[in-house]
Amino acid sequence: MNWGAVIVAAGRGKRMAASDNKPYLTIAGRPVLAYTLEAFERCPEVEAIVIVAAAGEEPRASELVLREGFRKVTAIVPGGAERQDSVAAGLAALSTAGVLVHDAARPLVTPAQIAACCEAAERHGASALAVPVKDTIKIVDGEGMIVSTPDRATLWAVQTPQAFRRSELLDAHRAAREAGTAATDDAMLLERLGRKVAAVPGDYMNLKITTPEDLLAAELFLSRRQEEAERP
Ligand SMILES: Nc1ccn([C@@H]2O[C@H](COP(=O)(O)OP(=O)(O)OP(=O)(O)O)[C@@H](O)[C@H]2O)c(=O)n1
Ligand SMILES: C[C@](O)(CO)[C@H](O)COP(=O)(O)O
Repeated sequence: MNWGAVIVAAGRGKRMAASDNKPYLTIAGRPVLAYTLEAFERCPEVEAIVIVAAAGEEPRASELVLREGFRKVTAIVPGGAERQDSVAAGLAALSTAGVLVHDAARPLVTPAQIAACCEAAERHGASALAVPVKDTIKIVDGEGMIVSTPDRATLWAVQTPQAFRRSELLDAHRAAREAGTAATDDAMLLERLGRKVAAVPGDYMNLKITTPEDLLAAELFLSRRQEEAERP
């Protein structure tokens, strides 16, 4: 199957509360979006990349692509109000049989993890990178009182990339639109249709830059990775 990637970068970064939008915040002087795109550029399975930018930020994304010399980006399209709308906009601009959906805000993803998602989706139909949760998770009610404790052995924190057959992801988005339902990730849309999604063991370092301390952690992880790459 040939693979394309939708990189969603059209959020507003409300929880980061920074003066600039998350994809353009820098880690060691380089924008978050540049690290993210580089991983997909370096993954041999990926032949095309669509960037979904916040409306009005398309020129910034385009400048970044030119500056970095990325060659796989085939389109930069405006996103929507919710992440789900932005994924749908990106999907419409890709024609590969397989589609990877990835958050621009996860710059620590590696080419090997992307390839593992492609391989698992080819075997099982769909896949998502995920890690077992390390904390004990509680269900808490509206009054702040703990209601129950799900069995941790069954709980995984899902990440991106998530990999699908394009036709199935299009069907799932159409069904969600018609039903008026929302989802915080794409795997959930397939789960609702009763489709199987394989959990591909990921890495705790593939964090989503959401709040300010995530940027510090990402900087540390990236510098460690750089040191390891330079070690003889
Ligand atoms: N309407 C939206 C909302 C989110 N995203 C993207 O989806 C990814 C994950 O979303 P999140 O981390 O929640 O980003 P924001 O929506 O920017 O953050 P916040 O919820 O704090 O505003 C990010 O790469 C973000 O740019 C998007 O493309 N379009
Ligand atoms: C898709 C996702 O990265 C899975 O962890 C996440 O749900 C997206 O972030 P959001 O904050 O829920 O938009």
